[in-house]
Amino acid sequence: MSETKFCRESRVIQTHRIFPFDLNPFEALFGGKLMSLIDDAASISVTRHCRRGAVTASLDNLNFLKPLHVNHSVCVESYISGAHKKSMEVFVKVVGENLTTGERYLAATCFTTFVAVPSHMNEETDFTVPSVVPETEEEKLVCSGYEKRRLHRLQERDEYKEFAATLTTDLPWIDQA
Ligand SMILES: CCCCCCCCCCCCCCCC(=O)SCCNC(=O)CCNC(=O)[C@H](O)C(C)(C)COP(=O)(O)OP(=O)(O)OC[C@H]1O[C@@H](n2cnc3c(N)ncnc32)[C@H](O)[C@@H]1OP(=O)(O)O
Repeated sequence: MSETKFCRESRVIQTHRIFPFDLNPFEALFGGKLMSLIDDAASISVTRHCRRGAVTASLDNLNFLKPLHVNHSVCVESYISGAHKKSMEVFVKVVGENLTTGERYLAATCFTTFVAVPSHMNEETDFTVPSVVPETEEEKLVCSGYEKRRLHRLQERDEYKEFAATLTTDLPWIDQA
C-alpha cells in the first residue's frame, strides 16, 4: 500500500508583521511580496510531505480578497491538499490581523502545485509521493475538490502548451519584417 500523510503533517504557519518597506503606494502589502511569502510557506509544506526536492510548477486561483495594512500581521498557512504521482497541490490561506483590535480577516487564498524532482535530498527518479488524508472539516472540504482541479489544470496545461509554442523568444527590438 502506498504511503499516506495527514494534512497536519505538512501544515506550515508563518506569521509576519507588515512593515512600511513592504507596502505598495496604496499603503497595503505589495502583491509580489505576498506571492513570495506564499511560495516560501508552500515549499516547506511540500518538503515536509515528500522529503524530496521539488519545484513550483504553477500557481492558480490566487485571489487577493482584502488588502493587508501596515502594522497588521499577515499569517500564511499552507498544507498539502492533494497529491498524484510526482505532483503535490498546496492550499494556501492568508489571514490578516489588525494587531490593535484583534480583528482577523481572510486576505487571500490560492492553490499552487509543486513537482518533486531528484536532488541531493533524494536522487531516486522512480517514485510516487505520499497521498494525503484530511482530518478537519475545512481540510476535507478543500481536499474534496482536488481531483476536479487537477483535471482542469491538466487540460489548461495542454492548451497553454499550444499557446506557448506560438510565442517568439527573439529580441523584441530587432526588426522581424
Ligand atoms: C545545490 C543544491 C540544490 C539542492 C536542492 C534541494 C531541494 C530542496 C527543496 C527546496 C524547495 C525549494 C522550492 C523552491 C521553488 C522554486 O523556486 S522552483 C523555481 C520555479 N520553478 C521552476 O523553475 C520549474 C520549471 N519547470 C520545470 O522544471 C518543469 O516544467 C516541471 C514543473 C518539473 C514539470 O516537468 P515536465 O517534464 O513538464 O513534467 P511531466 O513529466 O509532464 O509531469 C510531471 C508531473 O508534473 C505535473 N505538472 C507538470 N506541469 C504542471 C503544471 N504547470 N501545473 C501543475 N502540474 C504540473 C504533471 O501533471 C505530473 O504530475 P504527476 O502525474 O506526476 O503527479
